[in-house]
Amino acid sequence: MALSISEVNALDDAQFEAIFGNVIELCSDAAVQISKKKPFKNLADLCKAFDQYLDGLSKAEKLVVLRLHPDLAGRLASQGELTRESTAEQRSAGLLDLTEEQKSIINTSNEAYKTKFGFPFIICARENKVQSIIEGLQRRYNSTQEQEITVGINEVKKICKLRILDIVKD
Ligand SMILES: NC(=O)N[C@H]1NC(=O)NC1=O
Repeated sequence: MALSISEVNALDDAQFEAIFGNVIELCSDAAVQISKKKPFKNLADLCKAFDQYLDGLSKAEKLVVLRLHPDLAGRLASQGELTRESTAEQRSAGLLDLTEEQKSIINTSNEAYKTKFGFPFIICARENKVQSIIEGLQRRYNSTQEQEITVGINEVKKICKLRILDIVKD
């Protein structure tokens, strides 16, 4: 799909929600709210609306958004139950093709991270590879929860932007 910004602006709310409902993982509320902001001047303006939606959330709402994300290389991935977008992203980072040793390091680090912070480790998989993901998991474990909420939401913004670029042409 490659819609122009005028085609995006011509969508009704239901169509907009159907097309943009998963640019933030499983968070169709974002598309519902952002559809009301049509028309958008250009692609950057549309991306900015999603960033502003995320920035405008309370801490509790940010936690909900972070918790909507699947683990990297986790149970849903091994059962083939990720969303279409997440499957493609995890594949591009090499996460669907791990050695048993890498899988075990990532799973153990993911569990430790979730126990400490109360939400899954989130990183834009399309901008990373297995090694940088393992390093990120181990490094970010040492942060505070406040820092990880900020970093996690920033990663959600990167994932969101790349998903929008798959839908809308500049
Ligand atoms: N946990 C996590 O980072 N998940 C996400 N990252 C990404 O690029 N796609 C996802 O589903």
